[in-house]
Amino acid sequence: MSEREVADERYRVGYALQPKKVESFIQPSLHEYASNHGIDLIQIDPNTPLQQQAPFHCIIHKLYTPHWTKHLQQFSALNPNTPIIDPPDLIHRLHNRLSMLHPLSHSQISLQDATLGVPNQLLLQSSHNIQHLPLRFPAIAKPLAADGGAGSHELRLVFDREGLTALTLPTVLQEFVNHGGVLFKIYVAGRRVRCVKRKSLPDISEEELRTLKGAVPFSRVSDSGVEDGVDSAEMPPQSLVDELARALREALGLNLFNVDVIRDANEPARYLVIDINYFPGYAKLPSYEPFITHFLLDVVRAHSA
Ligand SMILES: O=P(O)(O)O[C@@H]1[C@@H](OP(=O)(O)O)[C@H](OP(=O)(O)O)[C@H](O)[C@H](OP(=O)(O)O)[C@H]1OP(=O)(O)O
Ligand SMILES: Nc1ncnc2c1ncn2[C@@H]1O[C@H](COP(=O)(O)OP(=O)(O)O)[C@@H](O)[C@H]1O
Ligand SMILES: [Mg+2]
Ligand SMILES: [Mg+2]
Repeated sequence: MSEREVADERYRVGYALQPKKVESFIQPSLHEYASNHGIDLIQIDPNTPLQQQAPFHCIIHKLYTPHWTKHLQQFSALNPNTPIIDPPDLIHRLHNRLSMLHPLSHSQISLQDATLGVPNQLLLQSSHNIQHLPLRFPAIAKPLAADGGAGSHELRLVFDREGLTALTLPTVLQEFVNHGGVLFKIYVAGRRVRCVKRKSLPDISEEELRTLKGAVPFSRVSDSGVEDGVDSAEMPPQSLVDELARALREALGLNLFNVDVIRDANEPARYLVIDINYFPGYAKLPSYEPFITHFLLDVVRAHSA
């Protein structure tokens, strides 16, 4: 049977992304799969009013300039029924490492025997007395801004109080939790959810802690490929993955994001959310073409029903 399934109705989905993201996300395989299922992916020129590029059945985007936001607002005013995936003001909450975890810092999801929370963290400011921080070392210093801008992925492992002096303040300081070097990335696209394993920072032993001093920079650990320990790591329960995705989708009001989750090596039923990313690198998911296409079909069909 032919793979091609030409749908009766065609939908125009506009995308506004940076050139690098167009290259990684709008791959020919996605274009083709979407097209075969009735979705025409149309590249938007963010510098031209959207109305001139219409019609669209849906718009997806990852651009943050005020200029782009204004174009979106103008278009929405004229086309209130066209879904914008997602509203810029809601995406904005993920650009701050404190507000991104806010929905989870104030609640703890329990499912079967597992719990889901966030590591102990604070916003370290120059007014803090570093002798009396309510936080244990080792810790990770993370830039408050998580907007993809310069430096937003420049993190530091901090082993002791002296290490704090190397940091540019304010910064988010989060307790490092040993988690067996394995990270779970939960990709969400509307009601569609996929969880994959990635390499993460290795555990830090008590012995290492006695010798490691100060602060060391690191970045993009999960980009550096899959390792042996990762392959054999048990996945989190599917019910936990689904419930986390559902709860976050509802709390954040967003459709396109992923969540970085670790499992406490000393308490294996304790899962911790450490990061949430807007419109992440879906193309790294095997078979991301149907994943994204069926999400887009969910959206356009819900709005044209
Ligand atoms: O480029 P990729 O595929 O590594 O995707 C990045 C994401 O990687 P992931 O899918 O979680 O492995 C990445 O996730 P992490 O922060 O590395 O967990 C970010 O979402 C990044 O966006 P930004 O630089 O924060 O705006 C994403 O970068 P952009 O492609 O959106 O610029
Ligand atoms: N609290 C933590 N405990 C242990 N490892 C962590 C913690 N926070 C982050 N990491 C490690 O650092 C990596 C980057 O941190 P993350 O918060 O995801 O920032 P980024 O937005 O740059 O991906 C994570 O993928 C994980 O490997
Ligand atoms: Mg991350
Ligand atoms: Mg991130």
